[in-house]
Amino acid sequence: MSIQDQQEEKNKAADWLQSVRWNSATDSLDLLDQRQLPDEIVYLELTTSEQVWDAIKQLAVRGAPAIGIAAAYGVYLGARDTSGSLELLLAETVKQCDYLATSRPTAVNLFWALERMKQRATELASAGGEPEAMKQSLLDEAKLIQSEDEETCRLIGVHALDLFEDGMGVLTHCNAGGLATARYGTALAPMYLAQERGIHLKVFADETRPVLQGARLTAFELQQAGVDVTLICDNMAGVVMSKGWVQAVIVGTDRVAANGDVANKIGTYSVAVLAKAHGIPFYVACPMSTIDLNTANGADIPIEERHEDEITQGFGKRTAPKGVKVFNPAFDITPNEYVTAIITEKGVIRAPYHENLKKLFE
Ligand SMILES: CSC[C@H]1O[C@H](OP(=O)(O)O)[C@H](O)[C@@H]1O
Repeated sequence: MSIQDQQEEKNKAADWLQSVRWNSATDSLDLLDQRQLPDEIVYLELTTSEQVWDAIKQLAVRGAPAIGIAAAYGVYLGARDTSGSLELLLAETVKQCDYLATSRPTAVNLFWALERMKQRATELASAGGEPEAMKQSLLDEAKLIQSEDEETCRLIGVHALDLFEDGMGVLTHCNAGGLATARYGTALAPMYLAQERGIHLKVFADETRPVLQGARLTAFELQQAGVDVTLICDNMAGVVMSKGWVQAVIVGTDRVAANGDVANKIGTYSVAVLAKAHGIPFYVACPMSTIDLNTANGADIPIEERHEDEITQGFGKRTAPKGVKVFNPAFDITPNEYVTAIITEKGVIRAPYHENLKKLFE
């Protein structure tokens, strides 16, 4: 059975909540609508790249790796109805990649996945053959990106768990769990592995305003898995640290610059400063596909700004006066000096980051 068929079998038999799964019966993308969590588990059946673009933009699917996986399937959905030569199919595939790249600007996994689909399409077109075979190979590549991410996240969990001890308090921000990836997550991966190995971690999950990925998604995921999780408001991170309840912080990331500066959900920088003030290690967990050596430092990472309604009337309830000025950046930059270590599928990377991140790819 091919890797892709194994992935399909795994998808069908999945005993975990998958953010994205290919449905070969309907030849469409089943995408968990994360906007409905934790109340409802609703899968959207997507058949066009426009639907995938919109799902990424509206945060129906979110989290750097999950965005890349969904976009890779979106490329296939957008190119599969192309008729004519291999050259025409390649041109349409590239066009679909460029279109999906406009959905969100910060998570580098989106661009990494789309670049990989472009490269695969170019290889296939150069190799010749039938256009229909090339389309199937594009779908197979998207499935491979998804199956590889699952193993990558598991390895991140293995390396991260070496940093934690039984009984430790661990604070996390936003959601870098199974819902943000193919499975396991990045920051949450060690928590799942700890659970499997009988290691008790006491997790503090920041609710993560304004879209509440921590409350709606991380608390939900960890509670479902039986992990000891306490939900706190973002402004409580300092007090739980001051009480000695937190021995480590671990977060995900949407892009790591070449010098180790980290873009992550808004509020991460504040948590990193608090952790440093309390002498608490601040770990960042990510796949190598989130490390962007082409971006020199954090100042060069584009930060998405989102609609004011997320702050003034989140979840439909107005909580601020109409017309008030709003600043709603979805991410912030944590300078590398606040980052104790970056945990990847290849192991734990420490400063000097410029040198050690480069070595990772050699
Ligand atoms: C494992 S990537 C998770 C990363 O993505 C989140 O952002 P969003 O929910 O807006 O996609 C957040 O920054 C998480 O750390």
